[in-house]
Amino acid sequence: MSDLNKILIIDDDESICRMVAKQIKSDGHHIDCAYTGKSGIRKLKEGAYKVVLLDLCLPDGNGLDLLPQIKKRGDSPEVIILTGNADHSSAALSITMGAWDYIQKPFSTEELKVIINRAITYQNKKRYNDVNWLDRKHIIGESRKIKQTLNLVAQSAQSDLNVLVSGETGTGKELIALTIHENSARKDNDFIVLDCSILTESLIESTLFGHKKGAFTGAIQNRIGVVEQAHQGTLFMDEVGELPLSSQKAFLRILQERSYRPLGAKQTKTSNFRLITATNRDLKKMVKEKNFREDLYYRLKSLEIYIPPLRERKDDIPKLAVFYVTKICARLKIQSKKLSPEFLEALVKNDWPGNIRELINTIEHAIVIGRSEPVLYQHHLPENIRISSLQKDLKKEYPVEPLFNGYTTDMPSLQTVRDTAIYEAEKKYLETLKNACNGNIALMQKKAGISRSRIYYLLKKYNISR
Ligand SMILES: Nc1ncnc2c1ncn2[C@@H]1O[C@H](COP(=O)(O)OP(=O)(O)OP(=O)(O)O)[C@@H](O)[C@H]1O
Repeated sequence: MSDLNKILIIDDDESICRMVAKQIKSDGHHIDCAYTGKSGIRKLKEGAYKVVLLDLCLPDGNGLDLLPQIKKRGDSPEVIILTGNADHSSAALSITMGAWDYIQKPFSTEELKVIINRAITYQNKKRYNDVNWLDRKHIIGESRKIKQTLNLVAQSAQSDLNVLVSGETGTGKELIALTIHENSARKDNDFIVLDCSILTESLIESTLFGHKKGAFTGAIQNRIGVVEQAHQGTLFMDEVGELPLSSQKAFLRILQERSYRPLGAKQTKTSNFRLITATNRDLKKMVKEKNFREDLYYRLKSLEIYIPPLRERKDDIPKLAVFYVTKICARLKIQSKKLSPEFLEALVKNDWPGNIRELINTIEHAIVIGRSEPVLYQHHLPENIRISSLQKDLKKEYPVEPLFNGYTTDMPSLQTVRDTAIYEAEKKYLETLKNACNGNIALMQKKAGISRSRIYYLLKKYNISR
């Protein structure tokens, strides 16, 4: 997530903000500044911060009054009070109110850095532990990458910020969104899903905001929009990159004002919903190409959760496979099956461009093919998976072997080396091919691109049994 170590400075003294930002930026932190209490609170609503540096003397009030508001936020950032001599006792009081520490102006860079870094370390530790309370529902996986994702899910669930979930198709974006909702304070209310990719431009506003009977041709009855349905709950907008530019402005307005007007209605309504969006498109690029509004993009990604593709967390594949074999067998009301090591190995070798959804479909296919057998083997897998596994084996097992190892003084003829290499390569190829095709001659013939009689000849030559 881009805003991992975000720090907010709320201080009306712009020169202090600039100076502090410059000093602590070098530690790799991301700094935002607000010059009034009001704009500070606004910034906190838009993004997640780990640390807030809060001046007590603000143009629109006493910083101390903001402290409870800041601390009761879901992400509960650590607050470091910046104080002049005059309000020294208030600063001390702030500690009893939950501030992390206070620092008296003028302060040294080193002193400030130490305090900030300690607060960030504490926040990171706290957030890492956060994941232990998370009800993961059916999110399977123990890889380092999925754990990082779950940390962010835990943080998101504790806040009410807009979350943008990104990742390739089938990586689990909707599952992650649902998990955030089910772990959040809104869990007893609705989780409403809207797939933006299936909405026609003319339907978008009425789907979002609803309409009154007669608002347009075809509006034969009143309709409640998803924004209203999600009141007190969560609105999950999938494929948000498909939202047409023309509707983005109206949507941005509701995010800013929380009020909307159903088509054909006279009165505006308000809705208190939490927004989670998902996309497999590169929204940043779309913003650059002017196909997505920049202001909406930043609104959506107060928190961003990127789900890595399955090929980058292959450790999770065996656990996912076992989970889904059990689940699918239960659904089909058949006895669960064991998985042979070659079956699992072939699954792990594949790159899964369709990610977990493709893995589940493949497992279902294998269960159907091997319905009457207690163990699933490689030959129960679809042909493309077996071939990809075979190709990986071939790549791995071939030309890497240095043929001349050991031949230093007594060099053989080039012809001997060639013949030996061809013999060994052909033999290994045939053995691997036979295993991958489970001895099916027609399949072997197709893959190898040679005649049936040639396959038989080579099996015999290398003494390979079918
Ligand atoms: N970590 C996981 N553990 C178990 N099942 C998972 C996991 N991640 C995803 N799945 C399952 O994979 C399937 C696809 O997940 P999901 O629909 O959430 O993906 P998506 O990223 O939203 O896909 P798309 O981009 O196509 O909308 C679902 O059946 C989901 O339950």
